[in-house]
Amino acid sequence: MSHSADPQPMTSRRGGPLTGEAQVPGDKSISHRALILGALSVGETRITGLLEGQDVLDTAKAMAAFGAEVERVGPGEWSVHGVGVGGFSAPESVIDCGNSGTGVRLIMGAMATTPITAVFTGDPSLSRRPMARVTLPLSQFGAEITAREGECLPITIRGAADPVPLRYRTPVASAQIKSAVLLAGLNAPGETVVIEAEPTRDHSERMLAGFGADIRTETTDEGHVITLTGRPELRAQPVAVPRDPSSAAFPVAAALIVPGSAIRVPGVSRNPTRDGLYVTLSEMGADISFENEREEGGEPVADLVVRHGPLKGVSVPPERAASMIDEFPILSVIAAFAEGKTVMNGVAELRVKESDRIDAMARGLEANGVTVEETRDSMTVHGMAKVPGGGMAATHLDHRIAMSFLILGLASEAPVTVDDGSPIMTSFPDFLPLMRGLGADMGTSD
Ligand SMILES: O=C(O)C1=C[C@@H](OP(=O)(O)O)[C@@H](O)[C@H](O)C1
Ligand SMILES: C=C(OP(=O)(O)O)C(=O)O
Repeated sequence: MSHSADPQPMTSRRGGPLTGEAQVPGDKSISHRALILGALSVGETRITGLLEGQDVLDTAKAMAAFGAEVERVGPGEWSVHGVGVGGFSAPESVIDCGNSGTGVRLIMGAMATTPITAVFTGDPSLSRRPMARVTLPLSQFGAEITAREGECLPITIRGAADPVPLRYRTPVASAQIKSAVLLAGLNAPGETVVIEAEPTRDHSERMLAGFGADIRTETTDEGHVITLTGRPELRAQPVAVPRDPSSAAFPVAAALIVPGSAIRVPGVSRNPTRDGLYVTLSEMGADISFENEREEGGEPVADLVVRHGPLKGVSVPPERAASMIDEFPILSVIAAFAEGKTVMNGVAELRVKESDRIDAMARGLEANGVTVEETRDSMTVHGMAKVPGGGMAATHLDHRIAMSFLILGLASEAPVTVDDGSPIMTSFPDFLPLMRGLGADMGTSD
């Protein structure tokens, strides 16, 4: 579904301490993959804890368009009857992936080695994002691809009738590229190999193994090497989606910067490939403990207990960027309240997300009295004892920019407004009620 035309301004302001429990939604990356692998397997996949944000709902709709039976059976509970590897049928209408890079790139991979044709579109944000990073390897499998100038959406893919397996080194650290290649490799004969210089989130590998694919990961001199044997029969599996560490980062950040706060965030994924923010926060001196560490649905999870306290600026090394790629906007807000400066290195990929996140955060923080320096692939935020606030931030159809500035306003001297909070629906539909439940003064502007 494409983005609504009406912007929805929202404002947040300082109030008392935040307390209580924050039940954040299911993991977005795992939710997309559960629907896609469910659609590619034989039998019924029951999913619990699915994120019902617009990005994932668009993927559910797409899987139905390719022939799977997809049904919502209760809140967060979904049933997918798959068509098996290579069993997708040609969709009758255009596949609109809305705002979701993960949705469009993974689905393009999943259909590129089946001899059917599909047309992909998205909202104005997704239509600006680079797609050559997946269309290039997918065409090497034998798919025929036509894109708008600059390899942007809309894109038409005629899937390969006789796909050849691929050995592919990802040019940038990206789980979406890796996953698109692996999903395409499912319907190619022989072994498809992906090599990445730095490990990225490994949900596809974990879930493919869980559904019965022959997949292995080795660390060699070449880097992180993932090998998948094509044409498996994927067996439907129950999937319990853990809570999203990237969504948890927002209430966690609020508790860290609002004096007197103490909150609990239960059941959050602690997958090491997603853990960079929490490593960084511990270096900053944040008071966060991890309780009841356990395994749920093939992923390590824990309950987070977070308390307000003093923070100090740090330098985040470039090799950590992939494990916290979506958390830099909210880290830059936390950094504004830390003592000294925080330097984020190796973050050029932020420039090709839903917005140019370095530019969006720098302009919005400056509008609220915070000093920021940027280069092409780094951002430095100068912390201050009191953040003035009082500014308006432009969100550019980017949910994480909107949520980050609404968190900023909870601890700044004057209220903070975002020009459009509606993109929050893509990943965290209950963000406002959840934050209000903790005591936050946050809502739509009149
Ligand atoms: O594979 C995934 O589920 C994702 C991978 C990341 O994107 P890149 O692969 O482009 O880094 C991340 O930013 C996105 O939110 C989700
Ligand atoms: C970058 C993100 O998502 P996507 O690439 O799926 O649009 C995100 O959720 O921060």
